[in-house]
Amino acid sequence: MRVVFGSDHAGLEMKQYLIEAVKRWGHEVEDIGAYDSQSVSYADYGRKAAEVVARGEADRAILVCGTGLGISLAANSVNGVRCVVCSEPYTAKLSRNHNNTNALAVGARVIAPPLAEMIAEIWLSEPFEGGRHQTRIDSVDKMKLEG
Ligand SMILES: O=C(CO)[C@H](O)[C@H](O)[C@H](O)COP(=O)(O)O
Repeated sequence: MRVVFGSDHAGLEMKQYLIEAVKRWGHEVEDIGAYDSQSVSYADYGRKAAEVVARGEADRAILVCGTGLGISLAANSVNGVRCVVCSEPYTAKLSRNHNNTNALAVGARVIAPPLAEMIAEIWLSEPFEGGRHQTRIDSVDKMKLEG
């Protein structure tokens, strides 16, 4: 899978940690920044990474900021991107099975790196179940397009 990573300054270290894990699992990785600890807005990086997914240049995005929240809001502003904020594996699994999420956000100030790694591993491996869940996703995607 091709996985694009983005973070703000608060998520920088955890992003590096997750990039190494995702590479070890055999995925192709792209990092769109931030690249240093200078204070920046999560909005720019969440949006940019989500646009990479929306253009089909990556299959998934993994995003990190302090809480995961700001960067997920930015990612969810992009049509075709469904981003979930996760602090535990159950939501990560169900977000794939039922919501077909294509972006995952975690909070570097909320959970420890090994837990974020476990969440990312489950999230990258769980399938979408389709069926009734596809119908529901389609209706949300339509709402987003209609504004
Ligand atoms: O978006 C956030 C809050 O939902 C993130 O936690 C940001 O990383 C955070 O707001 C950055 O805060 P800072 O005080 O500018 O480091």
